[in-house]
Amino acid sequence: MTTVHVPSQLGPYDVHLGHGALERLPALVGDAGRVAVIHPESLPRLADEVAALVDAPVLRVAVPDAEAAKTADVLATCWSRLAEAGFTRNDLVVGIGGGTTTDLAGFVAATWLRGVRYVSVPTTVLAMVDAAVGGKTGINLPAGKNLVGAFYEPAGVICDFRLLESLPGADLRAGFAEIIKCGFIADPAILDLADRDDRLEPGSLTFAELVRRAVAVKAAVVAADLREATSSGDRVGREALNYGHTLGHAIEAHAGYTWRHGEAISVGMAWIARVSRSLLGLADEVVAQHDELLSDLGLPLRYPGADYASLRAIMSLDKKARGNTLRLVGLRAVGRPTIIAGADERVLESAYRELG
Ligand SMILES: NC(=O)c1ccc[n+]([C@@H]2O[C@H](COP(=O)([O-])OP(=O)(O)OC[C@H]3O[C@@H](n4cnc5c(N)ncnc54)[C@H](O)[C@@H]3O)[C@@H](O)[C@H]2O)c1
Ligand SMILES: O=C(O)C(=O)C[C@@H](O)[C@H](O)[C@H](O)COP(=O)(O)O
Ligand SMILES: [Zn+2]
Repeated sequence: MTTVHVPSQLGPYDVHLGHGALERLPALVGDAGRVAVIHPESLPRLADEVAALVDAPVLRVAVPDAEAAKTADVLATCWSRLAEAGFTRNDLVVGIGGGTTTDLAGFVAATWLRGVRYVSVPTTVLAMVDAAVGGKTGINLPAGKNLVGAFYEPAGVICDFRLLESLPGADLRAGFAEIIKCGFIADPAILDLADRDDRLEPGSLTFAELVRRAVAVKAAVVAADLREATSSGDRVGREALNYGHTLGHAIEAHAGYTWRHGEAISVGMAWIARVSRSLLGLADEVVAQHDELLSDLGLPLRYPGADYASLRAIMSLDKKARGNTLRLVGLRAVGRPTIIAGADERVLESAYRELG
């Protein structure tokens, strides 16, 4: 097992990685009076796993699967369950599931009594390498992705690779979009590892190293800029983690949250790589490397569901926008993200058309 330390401004914590990491849970639960376990309704055995490990009484809160969990109605239902149970400040919330569950559960913990202790137990690759780490919590609105939320850090994160055994292949692959993102913005070694034959096997050393490196990228970025201060030019803080997300989030909203996050982000990265080639001189080989790595993983490079104008309208609500100025995270070269502000709209549309 490995540990990545996150020296967060809101309180440091560890991300425990590897087969059997769930054994760390009792220590993180500590002397909590009760434990609310928020889990997808399709995965009740996850709540069983937690209940079997903790001494405290457990309140199980089943929430809808995938993005259907990240709504104001589901959030209000979670608050009602805690109210009925008389949940107090010495109680603890555990979010166990994919990124949708950990985003919701983290927001429940952030808002209940203005904040109770939270432990995150991600059960998808995507949530292990990204969603469960770094303190972004929240829900979607029909108008856009993650439009309501809070920065709220967990007391600890447990990434037990054993829990990935039941994860469908498409969800496993979708998580690799965020790993590849970390490779392009910060750690080129990830791009080499992601080319190996055993990359998708949770029992392999390659997989373990990919996850550790992606978590380390995220930990370093959020330690330096937890609240995502506005970046400018080549000085890019947390906004770098949004590489591929401006178009990706628009696709998710346009598709009514029926697309996997990682798949939408894959299209978003293929697009921004082309924009970066036009505006920042990103090398052709790096654009091709995006296409090859993502398509070899079975991830999409285009979204057939919309014309560019519909997606552009949704992108105006992106959190990086300032007033009417769209701001994008582009790439000058591998490991060199930069902010593109107020780009020529013809370049953006032409890059989208190029995807086909
Ligand atoms: N907070 C952040 O910093 C951050 C970062 C990246 C992504 N996100 C968010 O994360 C979400 C995407 O997360 P995701 O890709 O994990 O999606 P998800 O939570 O929808 O999980 C994908 C699917 O896998 C199922 N599943 C989860 N664990 C399983 C297991 N062990 N066995 C079998 N099935 C399992 C889920 O029920 C779901 O159907 C998006 O909402 C995205 O916005 C947040
Ligand atoms: O942690 C971050 O910061 C990220 O941008 C990570 C993204 O992968 C993630 O999808 C995040 O939820 C996007 O945040 P948002 O602020 O653009 O909604
Ligand atoms: Zn993401």
